[in-house]
Amino acid sequence: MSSSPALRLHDVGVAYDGRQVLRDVTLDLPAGEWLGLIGPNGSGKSTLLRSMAGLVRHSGTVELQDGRRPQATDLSLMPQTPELPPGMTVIEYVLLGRTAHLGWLQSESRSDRQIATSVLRRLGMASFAERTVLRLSGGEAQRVVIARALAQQAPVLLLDEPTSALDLGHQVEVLELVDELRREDGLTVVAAMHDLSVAARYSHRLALLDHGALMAQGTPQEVLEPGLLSSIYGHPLRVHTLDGHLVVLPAPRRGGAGRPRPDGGGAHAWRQESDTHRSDLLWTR
Ligand SMILES: Nc1ncnc2c1ncn2[C@@H]1O[C@H](COP(=O)(O)OP(=O)(O)OP(=O)(O)O)[C@@H](O)[C@H]1O
Repeated sequence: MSSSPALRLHDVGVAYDGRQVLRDVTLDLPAGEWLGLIGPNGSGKSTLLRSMAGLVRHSGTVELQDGRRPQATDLSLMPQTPELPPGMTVIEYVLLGRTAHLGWLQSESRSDRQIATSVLRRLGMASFAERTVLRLSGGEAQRVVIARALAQQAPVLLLDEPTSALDLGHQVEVLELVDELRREDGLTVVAAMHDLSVAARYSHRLALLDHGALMAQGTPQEVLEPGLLSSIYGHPLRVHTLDGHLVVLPAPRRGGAGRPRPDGGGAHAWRQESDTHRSDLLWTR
């Protein structure tokens, strides 16, 4: 893994209708790494991704490692709420990801079609190729949108809540595929994610936004600090370690977690489990 930045942001700010929604974001994205963007609703994650992709007017600078401003072949963005054109088939939609590689009035080549088909296959969507995009379930549509972003084969992949509509199995499948591409092809990934435990699992580094400001950046261990998270999300949160992975959970509700367990373990067993979290005992007494 290279430590040189694939993308460098300096003092990036965005205002919509005179309202500042992103301010002074300075970040380096090391090439080949996965950066997780986290933060509450409206904290500026999508706006930051859109600034990186050059889709929104911003102050400050967004540069590639050679100092160039990113072009469509450098970055691909999977938006949170993409427009699916009525009447378009899945394969036609995925082929839109190849547009950045085509010259003026040039149509897709055989190799473009092969790339689109192979991405669909890897996402388990090959049999959907001729289906109309508007006749897909929410989760199927989300995988097709990811397929389009992957078909672009840009070295930096920006994902805006890529798995919000997916069941657990497909969530893991998609994230594992993206991570595999990152490892094998050296992709740099930036993904806005609401599930902090999943973000911690895949990200080398996390950037935590609140009200448009970067509140913390660093490794998941550094950023997922219960006090900081609880104050930003406005709810007491706990950070546990399970099988070597960080897991962020809401603190147990008063009287909820101390109920006897159906397996007969009861309050005594629960208290033993919670030994390392003294405050759990106080909350549920
Ligand atoms: N096109 C727009 N015009 C005006 N305000 C906007 C626009 N897009 C976003 N905003 C505002 O900018 C702020 C940041 O929004 P953004 O979508 O970046 O947040 P987010 O962290 O991605 O939120 P979520 O987790 O809910 O998707 C919000 O207050 C939002 O209302």
